[in-house]
Amino acid sequence: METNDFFFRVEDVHVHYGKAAALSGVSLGVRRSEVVTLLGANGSGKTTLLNTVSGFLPLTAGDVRIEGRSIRGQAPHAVVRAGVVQVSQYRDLFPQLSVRDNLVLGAAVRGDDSDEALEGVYAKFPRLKERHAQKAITLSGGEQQMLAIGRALMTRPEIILLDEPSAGLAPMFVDEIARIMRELKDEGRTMLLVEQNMRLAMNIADRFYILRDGVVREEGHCDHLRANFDALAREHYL
Ligand SMILES: Nc1ncnc2c1ncn2[C@@H]1O[C@H](COP(=O)(O)OP(=O)(O)OP(=O)(O)O)[C@@H](O)[C@H]1O
Repeated sequence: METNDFFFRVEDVHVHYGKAAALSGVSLGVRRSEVVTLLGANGSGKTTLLNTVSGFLPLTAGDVRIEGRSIRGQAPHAVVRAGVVQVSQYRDLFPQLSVRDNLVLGAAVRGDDSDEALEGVYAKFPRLKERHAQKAITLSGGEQQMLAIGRALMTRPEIILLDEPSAGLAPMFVDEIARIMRELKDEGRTMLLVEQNMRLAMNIADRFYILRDGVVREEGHCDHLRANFDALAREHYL
């Protein structure tokens, strides 16, 4: 595959927890305005990869680059300033702060004036606008996920890393999150999407990688995934 046009790259990344290897040489890439999904069974290393890219975990070897610039070893806030933002599985919201304050804090990481970005997020998520004064902890699971995505958008990211945005949500909210993902894709956002919900992921993403035991075992276009869904799911325990 042509790799020289990758805007975001993970290059031969190794990560250990103590002596145990969690990632053993993972390489992948995302082009500008592309949506790539990272699939894999529980424990295959997906969250470890996102947390390493975001600066929460140290890597033993390898590199991470955005537009050719290495962000290896940078602190999480510096990674966000470089344009890489993660929407975490646990959503990391400030539970006692209002919806609005959670959003404004998102923008603060990049030192931006937030009014315009805030209006953009409210336009995308009218539910958040209606609930702007409500504490984050009082939102439903789906609304918290919207807030987490909204806060990521406030950082004006170049690439958004999403860690299982549909996990644990009621079906109505899964549909809503799928709609939001599609809208972000149509806006030309660049995204790396970790999903347990393979159907959701393969219907939104352009390309996929399958991780197994800390190694990429399969990669390709999502039409290949759709055509070989059952066999790939069986082989890789998806
Ligand atoms: N803090 C930790 N300390 C030690 N080992 C860990 C730690 N976090 C993860 N691991 C191990 O690293 C491997 C990869 O875990 P990781 O959470 O990245 O997988 P995952 O693909 O995101 O799984 P899931 O789909 O269940 O979230 C697993 O074997 C896991 O047990």
